Amino acid sequence: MTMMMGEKWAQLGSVIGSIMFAWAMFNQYFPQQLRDFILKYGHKFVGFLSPNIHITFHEFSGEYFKRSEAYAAIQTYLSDKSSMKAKNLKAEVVKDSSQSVILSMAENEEVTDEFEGVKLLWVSMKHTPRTQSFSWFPEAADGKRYYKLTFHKSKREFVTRTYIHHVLQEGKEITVRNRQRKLYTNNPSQNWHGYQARKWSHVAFEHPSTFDTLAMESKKKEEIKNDLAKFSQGKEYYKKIGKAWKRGYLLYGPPGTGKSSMIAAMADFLKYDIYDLELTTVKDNTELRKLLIETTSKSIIVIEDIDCSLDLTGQRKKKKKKKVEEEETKDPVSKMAKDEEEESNTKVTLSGLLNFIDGIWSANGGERLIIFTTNHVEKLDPALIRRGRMDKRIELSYCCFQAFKVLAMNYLDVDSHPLFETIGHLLEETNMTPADVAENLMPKSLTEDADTCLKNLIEALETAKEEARKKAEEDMRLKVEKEEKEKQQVAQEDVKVDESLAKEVKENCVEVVKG
Ligand SMILES: Nc1ncnc2c1ncn2[C@@H]1O[C@H](COP(=O)(O)OP(=O)(O)OP(=O)(O)O)[C@@H](O)[C@H]1O
Ligand SMILES: [Mg+2]
Repeated sequence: MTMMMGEKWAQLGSVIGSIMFAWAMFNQYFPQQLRDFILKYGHKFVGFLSPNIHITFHEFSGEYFKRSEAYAAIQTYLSDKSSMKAKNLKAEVVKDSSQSVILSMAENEEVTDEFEGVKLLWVSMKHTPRTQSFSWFPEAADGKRYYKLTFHKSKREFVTRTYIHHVLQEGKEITVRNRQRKLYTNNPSQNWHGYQARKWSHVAFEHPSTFDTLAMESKKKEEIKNDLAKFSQGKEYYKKIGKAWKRGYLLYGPPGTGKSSMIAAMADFLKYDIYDLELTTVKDNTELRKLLIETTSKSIIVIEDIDCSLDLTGQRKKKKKKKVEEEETKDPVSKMAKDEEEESNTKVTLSGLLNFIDGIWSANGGERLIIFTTNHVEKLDPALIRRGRMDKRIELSYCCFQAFKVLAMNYLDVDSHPLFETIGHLLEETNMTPADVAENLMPKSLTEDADTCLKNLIEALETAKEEARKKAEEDMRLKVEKEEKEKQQVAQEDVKVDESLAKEVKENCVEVVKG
């Protein structure tokens, strides 16, 4: 056995030796041109016999050496595949990604892929130029990198029609999934000019809230997730119905019920960036338009506390004021000047905002969510929240039993407990926000266990219940007092009327007697 192995090695050694010798002879005795000729046509001859087809995708192509989008997408796609299969990987540390190290195939590394039963071979290659040429592009200067795809010629149609499309699509999706999401906030307009001025500043968005950690009824949660998924996949649908690819949400509910947490969860679910639009620093509608036009697609535009940041009654107030002024100012010239002054002072108006929501900027890409939040839905102008403008209204309310269970799981790792029943009853009788429930559930020291935390919550709920009862009693007492006062007032007025009536009748009688 060992003999046979030894013989095989010896044979292999001699074959390699012969090949190397032949190669050396070929390089030494054939002139350069002849060598190139043989290599070129030899290649063609082999290609003629081979049943395979090759397609290459170069990294830099076209005018100005733009980095090819296809190359980038293929690179991402193959990185995803090759980090499992290939043995030679290249690591790049990327600052702008949540995965701090990105692995890709090293040069001359091969990866096989299978799609719908068809086998394909990818090789990453590098063509090093013989003469040292100068290039503005450092990546291009050290050689041109490209990917070579090899497949059987019977699959030509499948590859060109389906497979390549699949690779590019998948590659782009992986890029979106992996990219670091950003939280943008608008800069006040006095900072828009000058060196490196920007309308939006951004930081990395790393909010820990996700749909898993969000406490609400599971049915409602699923409904929202489905709605979002349908929206994000609805490119063709929105095109078909001729609407801008955007969707408006209104989140309303008392403070601490999870409106901001829900927005973070939505961004996490869709992998979108967030634009937090602070309307109070936006001077007028023109600025608002400039800001909105600069937002990129795949983003959520958030306007928090819409009732506070926008003077929703502004227009009406202004009209009233104008009327009074018209009566006062008889001089038309000074009136015009006043009007103009008022116009330039106009803040962002509701109608300006509504125009943008209705899709003025739909030209650049779409795929945007617009989310408004408010604590007082009843204060909002009906024009803002009519259907079609706000596609979906989501009420976030006090903590229910299902929501509590999510919090108990998140904060204490318990999914059932004898105290749950008591808590369930108390939650039905008392209004407590998820934020308060969470606060009470959180262990206050290292020694506190789930039992103690749940008891703390029960105590807090009972206190809240008692306070609510007292408040209701007090409200009732005040109401009764007020009604009593009103009754007394009415009675006093009645007496006055009676007296004056009696006086009138008396006077009339006197006149009649005189007459
Ligand atoms: N539904 C919820 N699920 C999980 N955690 C929640 C929920 N609601 C509130 N919380 C907790 O309470 C904190 C405050 O919640 P959040 O900021 O989302 O409330 P909000 O509704 O936006 O309040 P506000 O109206 O004051 O802006 C969060 O950091 C989170 O920890
Ligand atoms: Mg909030």
